[in-house]
Amino acid sequence: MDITSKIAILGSGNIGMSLAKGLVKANYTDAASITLTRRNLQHMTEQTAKGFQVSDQNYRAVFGASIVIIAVLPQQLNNLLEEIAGAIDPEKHLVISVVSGVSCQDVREKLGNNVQVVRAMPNTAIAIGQSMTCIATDNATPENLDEVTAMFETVGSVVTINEDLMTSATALCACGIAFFLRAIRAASQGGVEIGFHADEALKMAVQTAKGAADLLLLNHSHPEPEIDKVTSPKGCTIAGLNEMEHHGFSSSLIKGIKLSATKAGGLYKTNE
Ligand SMILES: NC(=O)C1=CN([C@@H]2O[C@H](COP(=O)(O)OP(=O)(O)OC[C@H]3O[C@@H](n4cnc5c(N)ncnc54)[C@H](O)[C@@H]3O)[C@@H](O)[C@H]2O)C=CC1
Ligand SMILES: O=C(O)[C@@H]1CCC=N1
Repeated sequence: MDITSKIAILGSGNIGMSLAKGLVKANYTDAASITLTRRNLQHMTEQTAKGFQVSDQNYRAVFGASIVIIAVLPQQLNNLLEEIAGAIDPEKHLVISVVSGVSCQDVREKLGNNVQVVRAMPNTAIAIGQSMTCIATDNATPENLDEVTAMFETVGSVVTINEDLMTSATALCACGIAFFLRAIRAASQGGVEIGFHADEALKMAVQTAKGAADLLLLNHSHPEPEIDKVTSPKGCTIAGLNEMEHHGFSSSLIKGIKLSATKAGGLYKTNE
């Protein structure tokens, strides 16, 4: 595999499309080198206009590609794998699956034991080059793993993890986008209660959240020392923060992440 490889993204919904847009935006490849498949092509006019190849024929898309990215829902996976199994050539294809709760071995059981499979867990910020993507494999060559890392690094940060931790990565990073977005919405709603119009409250909450994340990223620091800098003695920050903790702020995030991880682990098996 190399960066001139043709890519087939099978299942062009939220994450498949975000990935395609992100790869083109980052100049990893051009739109014409990516084939996007979907069962109903009526929804794909915008993608065609942007120069992507679009198709409702997974088998053909696989045939013309060397990198095959599977991005359907867990409950849609078995039908797709049955459809493409005959087109997969272990010598030619590298399969990347972003499907939650599905192991590399699960994919190989349907596609053949010699097929190299890498599991990747990006998040929707991949569309703007800001994904946190976790990757794992149990049989891909180091060279192919390096190429997958390089590919996802063009659209955000990458951490290679043990496959056992993939469902945890799903909860913390992929679902995590929604958790932080909800936190921002809640902050902006608080802002409206204390006097701001909704649009300005949202702008203030978003920039404040971005500033908090960048403090950690750029200073390589831990949240608590940064929090200590905000909480003046007898001040208003510690009063608000402790009130939130009395209502379970940290606890609810931790419990939600644990539940999401448990749920992610069962998404495929409960649908088989
Ligand atoms: N949405 C997210 O933030 C993330 C999702 N994932 C995983 O990515 C996968 C896709 O998730 P979403 O994009 O959110 O779902 P989605 O429902 O938006 O997209 C799935 C797409 O696959 C298409 N599809 C279904 N069967 C097909 C077939 N046989 N051939 C071609 N296309 C087919 C559907 O029409 C749909 O457009 C899931 O397994 C999910 O767990 C992983 C990381 C993040
Ligand atoms: O909610 C879900 O099941 C998918 C997996 C990670 C993000 N969205």
